[in-house]
Amino acid sequence: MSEAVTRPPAHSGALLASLDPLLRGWLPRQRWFSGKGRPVTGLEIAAATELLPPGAEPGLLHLLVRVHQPLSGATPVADHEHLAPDCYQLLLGVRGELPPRLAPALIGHVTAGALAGHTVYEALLDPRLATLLLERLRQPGRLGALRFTRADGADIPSGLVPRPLGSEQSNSSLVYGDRLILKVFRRVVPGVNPDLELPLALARQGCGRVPPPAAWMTADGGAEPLVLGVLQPYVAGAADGWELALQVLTKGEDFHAEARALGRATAEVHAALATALPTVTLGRAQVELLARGMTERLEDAAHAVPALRPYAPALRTAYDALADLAAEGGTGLRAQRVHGDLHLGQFLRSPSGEWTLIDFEGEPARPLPERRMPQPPARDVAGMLRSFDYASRSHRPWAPQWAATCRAAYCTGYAETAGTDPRTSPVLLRAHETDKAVYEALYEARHRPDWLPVPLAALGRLAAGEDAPGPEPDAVL
Ligand SMILES: Nc1ncnc2c1ncn2[C@@H]1O[C@H](COP(=O)(O)OP(=O)(O)O)[C@@H](O)[C@H]1O
Ligand SMILES: O=P(O)(O)O[C@H]1O[C@H](CO)[C@@H](O[C@H]2O[C@H](CO)[C@@H](O)[C@H](O)[C@H]2O)[C@H](O)[C@H]1O
Repeated sequence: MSEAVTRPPAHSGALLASLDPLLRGWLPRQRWFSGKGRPVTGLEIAAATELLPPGAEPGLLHLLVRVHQPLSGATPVADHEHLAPDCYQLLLGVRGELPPRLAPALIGHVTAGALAGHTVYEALLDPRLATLLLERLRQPGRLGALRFTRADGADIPSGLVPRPLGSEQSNSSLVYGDRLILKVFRRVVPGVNPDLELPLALARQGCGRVPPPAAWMTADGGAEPLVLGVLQPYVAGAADGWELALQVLTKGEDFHAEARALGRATAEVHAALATALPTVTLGRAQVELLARGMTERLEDAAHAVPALRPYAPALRTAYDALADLAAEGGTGLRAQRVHGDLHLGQFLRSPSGEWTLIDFEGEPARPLPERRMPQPPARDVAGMLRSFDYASRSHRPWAPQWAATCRAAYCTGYAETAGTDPRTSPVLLRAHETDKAVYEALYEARHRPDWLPVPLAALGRLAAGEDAPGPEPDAVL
């Protein structure tokens, strides 16, 4: 490690004087910025680490930035993490002048403070800096607030050519030579990130359905570290389940065999998670708590999304039924670690036809401790059932029978591997499906208002007591 790399970062006050005016404009325009619609009232640098000093041409600066924003009237009360300023991870390239090929990466020209006279830009779009990041991950160790860890025996070749992943998501990803993919988390919270925790646990279990982490980057975050990035094998040539479902719908083709395979893959991952990590049987009080959590989320969502309000009283009955089941003492409900945000886009099908499961972060808006709690596996099943509905509704004309067939086939596939058919617990499944559709209504209202009619249509059907998981596929086909 060179002397320059280990040099302490510039004073954060002078750094902030440089970056504050630029970041206030740039941050809210990023797809991964979760505080959209609320003004940025202040920025704070929580940590700054020079991976390359500003004069290095290019320099590489790693920042953790706290963003202060007032709460909006629509912020759900249960959205605890939003009560504290969100902390974002930024990787900034620093150059005297930006070459034209990097123009799309521009953040701005600095006129004051520590970086005056420099140009700062999104480092992940600069192949030289993206390469440096991979080199750091190949070599375990510390640098300033950052710690780089490499899994035992992980194959991380050097010299792989980096490319940023086009599709902007909740986080930012870089693919290296079609061999590895680095996910850089954007909004970071202290504590164990399930997107590292669960794939590591599954790898220990020998579960081949999830890419095993090869290396990861963390930062000291007070009592608990922050997980900043995870490097894992890249499934080259894969298509995700969402793309495939839409293609199949367009061609008028059948998807039920794939839906069944997805059910089997989900059950395999659930079995491995149940072996790798603790499971619990939920008692009466815990099931009541589960139902109460769902009711509270409905109330918060109805507060934020007025179109949801007419359905709320009828939807609440799904949660009441779950609580009643507990009161009758008849649940014996098993809970374990689950994926937590399962949908078609989280499955990748390799060219050989194998399904791989990715993105174990859980629903990004939920507090971390909640995302790490054992849950009934029905929660993931419900996520997939919702996803088949989403796919059928984004097709013109709407293809309800296609969704019904896929939903049933998925449950059948799940039952084939798990030995238990999710449809044999209709009260639990309905409660989870309702909870997921409520989450989706809130998600769409915040991020993609044009999509709001999709979960609203489902909530209308769920409120009317329709939208049951469906009969056995053999009876449908
Ligand atoms: N191991 C992998 N192999 C191939 N592609 C991947 C892999 N992991 C993620 N991807 C691609 O990256 C995209 C974003 O990854 P994801 O973990 O879902 O990030 P986000 O949290 O930003 O949504 C996925 O939709 C998928 O296309
Ligand atoms: O970014 P993530 O993949 O972690 O998940 C979030 O975004 C998803 C949309 O990209 C969202 O999923 C919803 O839309 C999908 C279609 O685009 C659909 O297949 C899912 O069933 C539906 O929930 C997901 O909820 C959100 O957390």
